[in-house]
Amino acid sequence: MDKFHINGGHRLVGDVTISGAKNAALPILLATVAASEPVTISNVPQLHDVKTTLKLLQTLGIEHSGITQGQVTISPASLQQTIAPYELVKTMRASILVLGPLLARTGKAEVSLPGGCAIGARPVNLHIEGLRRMGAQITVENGYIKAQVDGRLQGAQILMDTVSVTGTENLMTAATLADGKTVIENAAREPEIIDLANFLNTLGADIKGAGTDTITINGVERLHGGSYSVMPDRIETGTFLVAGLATQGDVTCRNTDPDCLDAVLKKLGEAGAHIEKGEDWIRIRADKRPQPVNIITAPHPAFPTDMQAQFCALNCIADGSGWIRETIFENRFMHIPELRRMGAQVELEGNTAISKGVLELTGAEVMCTDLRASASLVIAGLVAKGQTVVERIYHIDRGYESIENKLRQLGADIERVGS
Ligand SMILES: CC(=O)N[C@H]1[C@@H](OP(=O)(O)OP(=O)(O)OC[C@H]2O[C@@H](n3ccc(=O)[nH]c3=O)[C@H](O)[C@@H]2O)O[C@H](CO)[C@@H](O)[C@@H]1O
Ligand SMILES: C=C(OP(=O)(O)O)C(=O)O
Repeated sequence: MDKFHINGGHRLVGDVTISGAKNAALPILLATVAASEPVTISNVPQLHDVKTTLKLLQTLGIEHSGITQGQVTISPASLQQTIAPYELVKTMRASILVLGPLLARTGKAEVSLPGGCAIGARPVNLHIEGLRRMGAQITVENGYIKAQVDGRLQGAQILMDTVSVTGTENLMTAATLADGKTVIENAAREPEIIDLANFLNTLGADIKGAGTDTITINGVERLHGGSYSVMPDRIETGTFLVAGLATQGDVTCRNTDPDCLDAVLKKLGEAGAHIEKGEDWIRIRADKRPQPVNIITAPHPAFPTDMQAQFCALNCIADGSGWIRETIFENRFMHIPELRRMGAQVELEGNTAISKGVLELTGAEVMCTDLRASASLVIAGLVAKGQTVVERIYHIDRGYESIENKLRQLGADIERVGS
């Protein structure tokens, strides 16, 4: 298993190019299942989760060109199978996003239940309930969601009990091929939902209101082919900005979208960063220890849970005490014991991490437990005194494209070591 060896203490300085967003690329690639003609997607990040997604499409009989320079052509006409097996789904929760498009296009889908993961139980009841509202008959048997519909799905009024990102995406995609109008209320408003809606509209769907809490979809007969470029990764951007501030550096993120990062930029400003931004770039500069911040995670446009761990690392070296409350996932603080191994003074009280910043973290062997926890350990390693060995970095490879190369270009001393 690969590890990172990080020798801390180097300021990050320079430009970094942000990749396409994992959380937009995965729904878009899986939504191609609903189309009937070839679709070309660009700005696709080279991530382990993207490889898993392409493998899942292949399992369904859908051919693709392979990724060249971030571009892949998918040929959904060759769809043959309607089963998404456990072997693939268990490695990537986003696989559940195949359920809606597969059912809408073929009238049948068997998708392994994704199960929980390190950050929480993560049920998919809202995906199932929404599809039932659209006329699907669904049973859960032997670990599989077995769904079918006689004829086509029917447009429906769907009120989501909880705001769910992939829940909204699954139902929105399914509704593009339903008979009549679907209205999703209490929809998630994440930018990746807008990106998916824009993609589907490029293929002939009729979706309005994405990015608000009410999305209206008028079903169409079929989705044709087309080309689309995935939006930039706002969480990768936020991660590099936090790393820039933590190392008291001067980092410019290029090919990004500053408009998607309001809550994160607000907190970086409170932490003492100097921030400048243009149409597709953000520059962060810092020349002193960060100030502590208080954060409550919540659905967009509030502070994203996917940036919580990185800000925990920042608070651990801040000039004072701060707290971070996690309200989305019940177990998303697995990085705290690892940060403590590096000398952080941070306690958990229920769903709140309370930290007293220390002047210096010290290098240690630490272990990744999930994607963003891994990012926080890398940030801590970049500022710690001595060497940090970050183990189980397959978690980070799920969602960050060549993070060690990008960090090295900014002046970090980080090496991937195989074992
Ligand atoms: C691939 C992708 O886009 N992943 C993102 C997506 O995950 P994901 O879409 O899985 O997260 P959700 O928005 O669905 O989860 C939000 C909350 O709703 C609950 N819930 C969800 C669905 C359901 O049927 N029932 C239910 O109770 C979850 O347990 C959680 O407490 O949004 C999360 C919240 O912003 C992010 O952290 C993930 O990075
Ligand atoms: C939790 C995340 O991803 P996923 O939903 O794919 O597990 C994430 O991107 O931080």
